Amino acid sequence: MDILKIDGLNKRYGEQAALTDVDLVVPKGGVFGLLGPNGAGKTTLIRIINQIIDGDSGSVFLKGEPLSPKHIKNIGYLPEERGLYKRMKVGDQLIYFARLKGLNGHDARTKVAGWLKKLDIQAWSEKKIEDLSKGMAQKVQFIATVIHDPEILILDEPFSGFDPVNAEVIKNEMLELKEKGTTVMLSTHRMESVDLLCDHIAMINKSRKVLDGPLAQIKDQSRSNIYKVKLQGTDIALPAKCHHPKEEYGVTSFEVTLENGTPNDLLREVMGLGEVVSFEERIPTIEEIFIQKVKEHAQ
Ligand SMILES: Nc1ncnc2c1ncn2[C@@H]1O[C@H](COP(=O)(O)OP(=O)(O)OP(=O)(O)O)[C@@H](O)[C@H]1O
Repeated sequence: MDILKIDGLNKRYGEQAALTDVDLVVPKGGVFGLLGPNGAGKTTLIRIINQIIDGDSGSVFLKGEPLSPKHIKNIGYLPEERGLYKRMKVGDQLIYFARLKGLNGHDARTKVAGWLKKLDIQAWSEKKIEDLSKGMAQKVQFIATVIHDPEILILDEPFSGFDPVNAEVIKNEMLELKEKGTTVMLSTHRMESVDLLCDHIAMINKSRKVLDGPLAQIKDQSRSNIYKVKLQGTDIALPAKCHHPKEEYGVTSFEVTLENGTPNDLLREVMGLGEVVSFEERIPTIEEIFIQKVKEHAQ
């Protein structure tokens, strides 16, 4: 089932289009990447889903129902601009947010204690936010976002501001929630950071969706049929169809396009040139696919 469906959404800020005729379907479960460069319209879309702002026209449905204030409790939202009360203690603040999302006092305290323990930050409970580093405060904000077990978790640039170790911690928590059935929607302009994380993606450029679908399918459709080959030894006579040859540390590497036949045929051909060290298809990155799509749209 689809957890979120967006039909013909438009939003302008004066002359500036932020969203133009955007249709989107977010399937239940999995990680959905909302990708696009700065200013593409991602935050605008997320703010509309969170009912912080309204679209000019178009519709948003959550679990088949037109989006309404009652759906706020179904959503956990980690905004790019983090919003915590600087003077309040971590523990009190998390309990406050949990109560706001409808948990009773007992459940709120139990949940907060559980998350502080899980992320190994019980010692921060009595600290004020203003005494935490940016990364520490972001961990607290992450807990505030997931404390009410939302069905859909929306994360805007979730890894910015974290060091690599803490980014990994948040990533693993996110994947654990996904395993439990939470739908995760994450927005980023750093496409390389989510290449291996997303099950579905939508790419937005200059307010318009340029591509969406299951990532595996998109990658499959974008296959280049170019293979990267490494052969043991140097001074190997390569046929003209081998591109970008390079010799390094006694190994010759090059790229070759599969024009007809199968990868097996190509491998056999390459084996005739020398001792094969490696042979792999050059899979385009999300960023390369995005650039390709933007070019196609421009034409
Ligand atoms: N409050 C606002 N007033 C005027 N223009 C706005 C406002 N918010 C966004 N915009 C414009 O709308 C467009 C989309 O902005 P949006 O913040 O949604 O992009 P984004 O994809 O989230 O970018 P980023 O990756 O930089 O966060 C941009 O051209 C932006 O300048």
